[in-house]
Amino acid sequence: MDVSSLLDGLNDKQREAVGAPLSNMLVLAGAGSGKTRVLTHRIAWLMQVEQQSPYSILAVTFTNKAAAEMRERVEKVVGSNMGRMWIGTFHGLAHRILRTHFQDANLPQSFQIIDSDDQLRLLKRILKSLNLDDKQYPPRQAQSYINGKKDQGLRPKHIDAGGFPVEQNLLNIYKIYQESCDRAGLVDFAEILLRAHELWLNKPHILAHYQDRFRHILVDEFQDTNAIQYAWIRVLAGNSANVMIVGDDDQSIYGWRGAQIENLHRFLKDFPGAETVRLEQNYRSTGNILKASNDLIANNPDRLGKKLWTEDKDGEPISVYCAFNEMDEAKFIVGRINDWQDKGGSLSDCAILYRSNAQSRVLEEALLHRGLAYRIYGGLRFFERQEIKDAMGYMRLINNKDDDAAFERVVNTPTRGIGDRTLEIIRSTARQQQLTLWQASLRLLEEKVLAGRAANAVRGFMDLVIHMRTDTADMLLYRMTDSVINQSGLRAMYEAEKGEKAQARIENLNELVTAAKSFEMPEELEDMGELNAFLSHAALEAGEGQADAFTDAVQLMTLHSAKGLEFPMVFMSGVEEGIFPSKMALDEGDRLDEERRLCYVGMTRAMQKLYISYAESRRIYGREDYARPSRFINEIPEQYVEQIRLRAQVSPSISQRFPARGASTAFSQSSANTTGFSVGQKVKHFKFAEGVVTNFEGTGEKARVQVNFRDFGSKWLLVSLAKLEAC
Ligand SMILES: Nc1ncnc2c1ncn2[C@@H]1O[C@H](COP(=O)(O)OP(=O)(O)OP(=O)(O)O)[C@@H](O)[C@H]1O
Ligand SMILES: [Mg+2]
Repeated sequence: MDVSSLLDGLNDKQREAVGAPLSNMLVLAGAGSGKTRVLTHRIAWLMQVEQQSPYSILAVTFTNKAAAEMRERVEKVVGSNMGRMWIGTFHGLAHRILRTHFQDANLPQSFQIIDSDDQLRLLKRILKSLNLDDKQYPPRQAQSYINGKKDQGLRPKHIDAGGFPVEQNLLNIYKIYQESCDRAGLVDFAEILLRAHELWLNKPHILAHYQDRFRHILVDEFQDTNAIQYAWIRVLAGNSANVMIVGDDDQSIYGWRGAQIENLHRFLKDFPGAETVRLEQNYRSTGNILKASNDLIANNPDRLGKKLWTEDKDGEPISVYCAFNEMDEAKFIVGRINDWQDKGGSLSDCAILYRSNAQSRVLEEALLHRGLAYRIYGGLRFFERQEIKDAMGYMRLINNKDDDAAFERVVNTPTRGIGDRTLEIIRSTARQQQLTLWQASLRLLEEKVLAGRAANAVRGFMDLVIHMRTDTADMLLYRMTDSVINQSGLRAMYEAEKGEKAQARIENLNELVTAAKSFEMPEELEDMGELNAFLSHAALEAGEGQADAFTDAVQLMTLHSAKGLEFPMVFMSGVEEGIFPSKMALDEGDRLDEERRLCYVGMTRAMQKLYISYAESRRIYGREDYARPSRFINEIPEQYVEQIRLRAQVSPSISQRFPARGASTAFSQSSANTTGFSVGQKVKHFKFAEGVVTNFEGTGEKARVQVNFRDFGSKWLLVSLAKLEAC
């Protein structure tokens, strides 16, 4: 045992936390101060110095990726196999416990997880069956109501809807939704935690077993735990486990999903003798990036307050780029990545962050155009793609005929003549007689309520599922997958579709066979059968495994998924009012602080170089907007910023920091411009008055320019008709 090597590469404060006597502890510190490093070294310390068995350790991280990295890092330090240590996300760990104790949790052995897409489909069906108008009761509202209640640990029986009809209806939807999930053996994400918590409360002998086992509990990113996660840890820890949590109140970004910063305070009250260790040295970012981030977050009220400093040099200023539109922005970003690569940098050093997933498409196109490899982290993931979910739908039905979500998904995919009316009959029978969709179909066929063509179609579908089930019973998982893709008719359906998209779908289906082939059965889940395990794996790990560690690729992700990560070069794109902070946050005033924390998270991902960009006009969500730079840009003190290009025009509300600039700075796009106007040029229109040219396309009669009018926003105009005047 080499104790000194465990403490190597740690500063005094970090050593204090890593080498502390067994106790409860809170490590509270800003971004990049080594919290995750401390947690990892602490695990190694517990094993090597305190001689604790890996079996007695439970570590909770925020993503599966972080869990895998942590396991690897600890293995490196202690040089042994950590197989028996439990490390994972809240959902992953709770799921594992539910699998082991499915009976005690009142679940069928073959229970399956549904994602939010499946959940929404189920809810739509329920709303319809209740004859509730989906304008008055949007399915998404019901979904967030249910998930919100579950996150607070509330079952319908705990909720008093008072005399409010809307609330009563939502409560009723929750009840019916839960009943149909229970009948079909389905568990949504929030349910996983709620049930695992109830298992602790209802089965003291099971709780006692785990309390006995987990003497050491460590939780990363604690500021983003919600009420049920907190309760789960609290109960598990009991009075004797040693709990170390690490977190940063300034990085709490999941309030919208029920996370509670107060859990940090609650911890100090609930866990006796808990010491707080603060880390103040930042090892990640240059001086400019760090100071700019500190100043930005200082605009938030009610902070616990932290000082962060770095030994690092100031480094380059933060570059702020004002683009004419989203294409120009993407081109700019890709150009900088190209330069970086030319200087010998690798692509995976670069991350492009954005507020919402919809922003990625334009960036992807620009990267493709330049032939740069990229990877979307946490975007539309492999297992979330339509064709994959279709194939998995069949596999889920083979696994469990009563899986309503899967039944809904594939009953008429590929189309087999089962119309909406037939489905409605099946659904309402299921609802009235408390049956699953499969059972209801059987009954309707037996009782000849369904007849003629409709009956044949439904029978054909059920026969297909039963046939596939027997046919594939003895097959290896990947052969079964292949067989299901073929027998279900999915492959033929996409082959008939033709075109690039269909081709990509077929490639994805092929990749699913590869995924099944390389699927390794986790040891702890051996009892549950390979198919069942594979289905759960797909639902839980959706795409986090898409990372191909061997390809050098630019990393694209939302600001939320960037939490905990770091990159030498970071681009924050679309930093515009209405996008970031988001429109929703602007409408609800109290969300603004959380957006600012998100901005802090984004900026502090950068190690050497940070670019922030915004566009004057942007096509997004199917419309065109005239955008203003985000207030967050103006909150960064000038001395840390370099403006790469000044704006071509100012609207009255734009900050003083980005002053007007004349047409002489016109920016020319790369393709030939025959419109007679240049981008950036000021023009006048007889009706819309003054504006600035931001884009152009077409030639001759079809030549069009896009103009941002000061009072009317952005418009595309035919040059031949618009009678624009230069001014
Ligand atoms: N004492 C140290 N000496 C050198 N490098 C360190 C030290 N402590 C941490 N680092 C490095 O600093 C970087 C940030 O550390 P880490 O990711 O643990 O910070 P964090 O506090 O968890 O950040 P975040 O709040 O973003 O999750 C990592 O690259 C880490 O290896
Ligand atoms: Mg961390």
